Amino acid sequence: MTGENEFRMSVDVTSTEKKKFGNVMIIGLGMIGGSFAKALKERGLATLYGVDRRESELALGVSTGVIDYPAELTETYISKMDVIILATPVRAMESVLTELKPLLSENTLLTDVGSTKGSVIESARRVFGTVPANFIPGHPIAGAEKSGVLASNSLLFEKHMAIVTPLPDSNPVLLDRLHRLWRSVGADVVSMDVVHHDHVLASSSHLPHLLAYTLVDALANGERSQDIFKFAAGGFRDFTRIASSDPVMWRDVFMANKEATLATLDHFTDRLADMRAAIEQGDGASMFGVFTRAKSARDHFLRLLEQRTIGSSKEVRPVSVSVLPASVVKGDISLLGDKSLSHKVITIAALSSGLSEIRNIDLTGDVRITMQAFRDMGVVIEESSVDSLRIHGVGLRGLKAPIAPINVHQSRESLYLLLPVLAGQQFPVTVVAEGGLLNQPMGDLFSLIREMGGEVVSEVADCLPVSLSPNVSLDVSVYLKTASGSLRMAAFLAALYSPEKGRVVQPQRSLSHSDVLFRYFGANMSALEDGFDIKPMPLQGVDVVLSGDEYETVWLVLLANLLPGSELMISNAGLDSVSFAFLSLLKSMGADVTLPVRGQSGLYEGEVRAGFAELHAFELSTEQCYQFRDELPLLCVAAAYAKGESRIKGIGALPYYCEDRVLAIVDALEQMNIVCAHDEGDLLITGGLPQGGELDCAGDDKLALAMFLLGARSQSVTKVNDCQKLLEEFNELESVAMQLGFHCSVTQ
Ligand SMILES: NC(=O)C1=CN([C@@H]2O[C@H](COP(=O)(O)OP(=O)(O)OC[C@H]3O[C@@H](n4cnc5c(N)ncnc54)[C@H](O)[C@@H]3O)[C@@H](O)[C@H]2O)C=CC1
Ligand SMILES: O=C(O)C(=O)Cc1ccc(O)cc1
Repeated sequence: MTGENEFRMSVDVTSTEKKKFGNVMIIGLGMIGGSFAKALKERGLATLYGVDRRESELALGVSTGVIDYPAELTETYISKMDVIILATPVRAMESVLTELKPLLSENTLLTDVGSTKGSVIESARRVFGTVPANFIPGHPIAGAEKSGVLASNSLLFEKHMAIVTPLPDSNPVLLDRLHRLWRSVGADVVSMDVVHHDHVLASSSHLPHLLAYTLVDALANGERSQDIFKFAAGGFRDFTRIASSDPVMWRDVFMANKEATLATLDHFTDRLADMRAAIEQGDGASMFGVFTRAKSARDHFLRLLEQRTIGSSKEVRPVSVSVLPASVVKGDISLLGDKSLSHKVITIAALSSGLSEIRNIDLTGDVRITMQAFRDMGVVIEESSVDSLRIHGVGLRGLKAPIAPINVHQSRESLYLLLPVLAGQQFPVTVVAEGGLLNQPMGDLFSLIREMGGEVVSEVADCLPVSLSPNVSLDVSVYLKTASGSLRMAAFLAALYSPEKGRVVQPQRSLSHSDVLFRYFGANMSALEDGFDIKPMPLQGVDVVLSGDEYETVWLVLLANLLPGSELMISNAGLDSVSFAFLSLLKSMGADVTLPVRGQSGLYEGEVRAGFAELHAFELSTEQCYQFRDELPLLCVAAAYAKGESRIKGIGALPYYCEDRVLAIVDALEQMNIVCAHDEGDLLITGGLPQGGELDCAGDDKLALAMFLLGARSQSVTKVNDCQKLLEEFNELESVAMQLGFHCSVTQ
């Protein structure tokens, strides 16, 4: 017996104080096994025993405090273990399992950390006959190119994923323990099917290692190798870091995951051959396509990774905006393109043939989600500046199947545009979402897809995630009961995919920006009494300059109307018939506003000028109330500053979300000493001088803007809380305000 063995045998495993996970044995005390041991030990969660065929690693493990005791695969130790973790290279696991078999209790959780899962399960089957219920495989998606116990790091698994691949017979109590174990060292646990695991990892981890090893080897043994390494730049270093990984471990991975790695390698080899051909033929467009798609996919991946590692713990900080009274607004302003139009124009341009140049587009927030989805389906989108895009459209049915589900995150706008488009393609696709969007019923949208002939399958009825399968396409004829703009746009897109003729009918037809945009790209739409007929024909790429947000425009006009001394020019307004009618109503109340004339498109495009004028009280009919349902909070504020008593009819007949907004703004008015009353269902507002104070817009951007307006000429500062959404939607608010001399400040 060596001295070390004497020490080992002197350990009394029965006397150990019981920790949360009891006695945990790591077999294979290298980088991963050591990191796991260290993480548990530092947190005081277990008593750690190490086994390794290299005595030196065990001695280092004890001297550096990674484990409590060295151990052996004997009954004395094994019978006392609560958890045993295999952390050797994958092909060594079978012999370890063979040694464990006669000693293992069914109450001990046996797991592993191997990079492949199918092979480990096969080994267990060969050794035990069937996979024992207490053997539940696992795999941390965290690591490094280093190996050995000295490279262990107790924080290695923090905010990384740990995959577990339970089998149908796995013991649920032990599975629960495995989840807790990984969570206790900071990992997020996900369950996965074994075959899926091996295919996914073959592409995301095994193939990159193979490429790095092969590249370094090929260059090291080729011509000019000395100079190649001497003059290698950072890119070479980044790309080849993982070629410093442990050769035994990686030989084992490729021996163990042969089928899946060959499949992904073949796919990659084909793509590499395409690139070779593109270079040989001087086909810059193909190269450019691959590079832009890859760049955007990687940037997107990095953002997701960032969200995982820091975003998950990042709290959303409440934002307030304070408005100082008695300021003026003066100057010329050009607003950034409307956000909803930005989503739409990307969609239409992607489905057109040829190049579209889009200027003055808002590329912030959710718009990037729509853009990413099209990039994931093969559309090349170049960002030529912060507010312009060059979109190389692929035609209505030219999208490519994405390699992963399309993620619309929390963007309802992206979802309503993408779903009908996806239903018109020839490939099956899954659409996933995040946060609140997962719980929202999507019955109206799903029925539309079914009308198109698409097959819609969702686990929870009418909710995301959803899988679509191509089917026979049908002519779409939609009657829109509600006035929802996003459903209307979805219906237009669905109609475009009709084989013969699509029809969209709506109760109150009015010309919108989306109709104009469709026509601009060449859609064949014939107007009906109450809607449109749409004939299927290809759309054609064009150049577009987006006009500013209509709500922001009317808000600015009203701001100038309220503040004495104001003089404002908005140079790129684009008003549809509703916002034009709204500004005309303000004019009839005495507002100083000059409106553009109606252009060929049917929209009122061009300059809007506004200045201060004393407003008079007004009366709004039930029809007007419905027509201006989105602008009502602004109208209530106009009434608060107008001379006399204004009357608004038909509040009770509004969609609930519009009515809620009116109720919230009435609360705010009353809080600011403006007299509001109800008379047989009509809302009465008597003009006065609001006094200022602290308001809450409950995260509603339209309400927030109305509340700023209320504070603009009030007697003291008005602070509006919960403005995060507003600043997301109107991210130039501060710069626009500064430019015009309107004093508002954002505080966190
Ligand atoms: N390196 C990484 O980044 C990651 C590795 N993995 C997996 O974790 C496992 C361990 O990898 P590393 O810790 O990186 O390797 P490592 O080389 O640092 O450690 C492996 C240890 O296992 C010992 N060992 C080998 N055969 C043995 C046997 N028959 N009995 C007892 N001990 C034996 C070795 O002496 C060595 O100390 C592998 O299965 C690998 O696929 C999983 C995730 C990440
Ligand atoms: O070093 C790196 O970047 C890795 O990719 C680490 C890694 C290696 C093998 C795995 O099974 C999981 C993670």
